[in-house]
Amino acid sequence: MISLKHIGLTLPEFSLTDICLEVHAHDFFALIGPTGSGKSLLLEGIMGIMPFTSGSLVFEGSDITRVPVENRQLALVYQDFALFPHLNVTQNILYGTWYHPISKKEARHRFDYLIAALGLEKIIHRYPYNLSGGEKQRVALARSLILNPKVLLLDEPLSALDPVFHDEARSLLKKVHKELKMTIIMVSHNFEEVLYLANRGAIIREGKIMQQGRIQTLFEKPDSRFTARFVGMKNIAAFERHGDVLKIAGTGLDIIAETPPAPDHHHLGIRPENILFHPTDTPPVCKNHFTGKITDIALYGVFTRIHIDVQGVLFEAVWPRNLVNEFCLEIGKTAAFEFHSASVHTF
Ligand SMILES: Nc1ncnc2c1ncn2[C@@H]1O[C@H](COP(=O)(O)OP(=O)(O)OP(=O)(O)O)[C@@H](O)[C@H]1O
Repeated sequence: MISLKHIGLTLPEFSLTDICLEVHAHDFFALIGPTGSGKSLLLEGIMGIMPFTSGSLVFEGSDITRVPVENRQLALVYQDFALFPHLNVTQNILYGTWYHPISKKEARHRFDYLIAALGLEKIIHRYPYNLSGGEKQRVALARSLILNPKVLLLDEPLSALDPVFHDEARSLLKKVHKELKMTIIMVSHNFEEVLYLANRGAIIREGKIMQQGRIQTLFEKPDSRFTARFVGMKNIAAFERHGDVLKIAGTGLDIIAETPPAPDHHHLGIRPENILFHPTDTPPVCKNHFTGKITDIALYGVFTRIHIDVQGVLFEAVWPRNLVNEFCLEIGKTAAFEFHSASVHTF
């Protein structure tokens, strides 16, 4: 539906370089990457606010690289929702219709639909200064959706909301995506949100696309050390092949992977949540099982992040806090763990 072909955007101190992206119809596409990597700039380029300096943007088969913002059938919702403070909710939502060729009747029809769908009936006369974050977000969505855009561009749409509104607003986005059959491109820093909402996505670093595809693939099968680290894969190490066994380089530790690594793969990684605790008095279930000394325990709410040293190699696991208490795991004590060969990812 949207193809970015070798897109470049050059600014005095930053560039987007050779961006090639495919967004399909009805995708919920996530753009993720470190701060300052160019995600918002890319969104503004797609919207037409920041002109691309090279490459082409193709939308439903037509080249729209030079088409003005108002003719693109796209809508952009900013992180701070950017509502007009001097207009009430109704006026904010209808604003765009005053400048577009939409009949009053059609505008009213869409307005009534959106007010009901987004639950805004009770606040249509209020002004932005006395709306909650969640309400502002719904108004901003209605204001964008009233123009019937084919694609909705969202720049961190949930980051300004507190945890209570966050979950509600997340469900609302899922509903809008499903019921209005929208194509959505969303910039987000929140992996939980991305995994919940998006089906496909891309990881961007210093203005370049590092990897794109299905969200599950990005998180479970990253294809570079950067992507692996960025999506939270841990236990990353270089390996040497010894037949079917992967030996962690410079150590005596042997790892069994389910599928043989491709010839150009030289690193392995295991997500910390896939490192499983096993009590020393029971036989291990997995082919990969090790015993080591706990060197660090950090508490994260109901979870703990544990470092275990096995012959000089540090493994990182995420285990429930109650498990740590039950088995009296402490720094300096010995712990045994295992992981399935299917959890060993190589790249
Ligand atoms: N209008 C502009 N003029 C000049 N430089 C800009 C402009 N907009 C963005 N930049 C620069 O481009 C780079 C990428 O910015 P961008 O806002 O796209 O990053 P981001 O990945 O969205 O970051 P964050 O996750 O922090 O929001 C930054 O160095 C920023 O300062």
